[in-house]
Amino acid sequence: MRLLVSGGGTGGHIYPALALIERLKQVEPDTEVLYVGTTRGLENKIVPDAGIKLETMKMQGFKRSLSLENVKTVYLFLNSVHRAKKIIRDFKPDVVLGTGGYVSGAVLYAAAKHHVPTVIHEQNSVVGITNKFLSRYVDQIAIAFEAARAQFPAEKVTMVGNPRAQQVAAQADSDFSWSTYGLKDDVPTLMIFGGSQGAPKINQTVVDALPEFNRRHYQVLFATGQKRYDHIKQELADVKIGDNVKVVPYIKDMPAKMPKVAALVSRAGATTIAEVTALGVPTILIPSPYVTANHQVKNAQALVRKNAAVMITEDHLDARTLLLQADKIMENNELRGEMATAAKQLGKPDAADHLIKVLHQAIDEHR
Ligand SMILES: CC(=O)N[C@H]1[C@@H](OP(=O)(O)OP(=O)(O)OC[C@H]2O[C@@H](n3ccc(=O)[nH]c3=O)[C@H](O)[C@@H]2O)O[C@H](CO)[C@@H](O)[C@@H]1O
Repeated sequence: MRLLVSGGGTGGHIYPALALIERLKQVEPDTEVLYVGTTRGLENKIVPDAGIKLETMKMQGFKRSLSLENVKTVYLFLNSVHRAKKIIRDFKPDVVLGTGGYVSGAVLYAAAKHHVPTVIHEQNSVVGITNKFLSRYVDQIAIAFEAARAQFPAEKVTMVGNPRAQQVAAQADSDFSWSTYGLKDDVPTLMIFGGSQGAPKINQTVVDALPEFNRRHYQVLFATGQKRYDHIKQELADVKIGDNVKVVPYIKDMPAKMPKVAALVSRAGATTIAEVTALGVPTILIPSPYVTANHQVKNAQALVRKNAAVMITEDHLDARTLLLQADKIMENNELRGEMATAAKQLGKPDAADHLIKVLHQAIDEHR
């Protein structure tokens, strides 16, 4: 298959695309892939690191208030559509897949106008602006939360889950050792990160809680987010960090590490949720209040309702609350087991295979 993929800005849109590509190459080894992202998003690092060819475009989002910047946004969009058309003519994809972010808006729109088969993947329970816009033009729409179905034209929608779930499930028996981080393999590990880019409020709370985490019988791996690391290092300059705690900017190769985690503290981004439910990892979810239609709260509620996670809203987040919930889960094997089982029941570990079927369906419809 010749697959053109576009999705960008944040890890939540990129990792599902990469997981799909990895699986497609396994089942159809002669697959050719080209990825189109933005000049500034996380994809600039993650996509080439995965050995995938990347073309970039300059894009930006709309501002809520009337502003000249919006004129520039429209200009950049039209310019990107023009460039996307050229990329499509040169690469000649069998199908184009969009996984969200502004850049996929331009690329999928161009593909649809070019009569190339198109599929979008929506990771969230509340549909993003780009996918909402594209839903009129594309052939097929793959979703990961049932709640998204009613927000799209019904005849185009298929439930597939999130391909990242299949990628992490495939590595569930990973032989990763915590010694890579100077931590121990026989001590339960609490992993903490605030989404793919880190979250200031979560970071500050963990900094406040560190003196206590130092004294726990469990260990903590805390990722601050690449851009926020230097700031946190400064904050921690005078704080003693115990042998059971490790602070890093970013955790690479998550599929190898996530299976070894006893519990996770994180934002309630859709891709993180796909991962923890594929593996059965108990979670403390702190939804971002800064996302469209508060969709992370809805993502989190799907797990909380089934006792697979506890939720702390950001307005209730402080070191004391975080420690209380972390201790409750980390110091109780039975509770962790119950939460793990509940989480796993929500997982979709064959999501990439489902999405591949949808890609073929879109191709077949055009024949
Ligand atoms: C602020 C914002 O707009 N967030 C959105 C963004 O989330 P964002 O990209 O932050 O979050 P997701 O939870 O969806 O994905 C994060 C991904 O990054 C990985 N990871 C994280 C930290 C780390 O150190 N290393 C690492 O590899 C996680 O394992 C996961 O695969 O896209 C998601 C769509 O999918 C949405 O649901 C989120 O609401």
